[in-house]
Amino acid sequence: MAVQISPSILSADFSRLAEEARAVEGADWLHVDVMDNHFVPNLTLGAPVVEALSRATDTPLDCHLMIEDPDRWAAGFVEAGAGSVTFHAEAAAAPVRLAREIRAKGARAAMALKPATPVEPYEDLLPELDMLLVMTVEPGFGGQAFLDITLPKIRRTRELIAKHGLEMWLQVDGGVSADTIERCAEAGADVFVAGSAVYGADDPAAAVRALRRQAEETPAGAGWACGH
Ligand SMILES: O=C(CO)[C@H](O)[C@H](O)COP(=O)(O)O
Ligand SMILES: [Co+2]
Repeated sequence: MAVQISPSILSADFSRLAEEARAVEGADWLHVDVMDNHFVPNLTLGAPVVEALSRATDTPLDCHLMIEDPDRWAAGFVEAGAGSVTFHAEAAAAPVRLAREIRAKGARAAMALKPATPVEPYEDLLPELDMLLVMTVEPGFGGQAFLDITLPKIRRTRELIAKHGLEMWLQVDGGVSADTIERCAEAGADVFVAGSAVYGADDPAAAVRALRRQAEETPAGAGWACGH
């Protein structure tokens, strides 16, 4: 499992979006939170801003769609330049068809689970996905406290990925910081979204490097490989 860091632009200064996108040089992805004030009680940005971001940075865009009816909107985010598009399991009407459409359009397809949504009902669907996102806060806002209750689900997801011999990535998003990243890495996550921990730092690029080092130095899968 290679560690990847995906800083969330949600915690950046929106009046300087292009500059902020370039301030995390060295990050693997730039995480873009799309919220529609229906699926979550917050409203952020849409495909035109994703298109502008894709022109502002060479870092690939990791679009996290917290919207209703992703079946209708996801393809537009691939066309806007997203390298990865994540839809929520709770919102998708036809997740298999949607994942196939995202892949056919040339992006990585990912599915997200809110903290109370179990992974088990989706076991047979995992081969259709390039990444599963386990939310470690309730989606909707940056800067929330990490929910430890999500750790067992991260472990179970990693076990399912191993059981099926899949190459898919396991992302965590919400409250990931120097205080919590080791718990996530131990549980089996390999892609780490961090908003306030990166953009709240004096040097965002240095914060990305520090988080990466911490995750890489955590014994990979220490919390799941031995069956705990
Ligand atoms: O999807 C999200 C919120 O719904 C954000 O990606 C997440 O909250 C990142 O911010 P922070 O690291 O500050 O929690
Ligand atoms: Co997000």
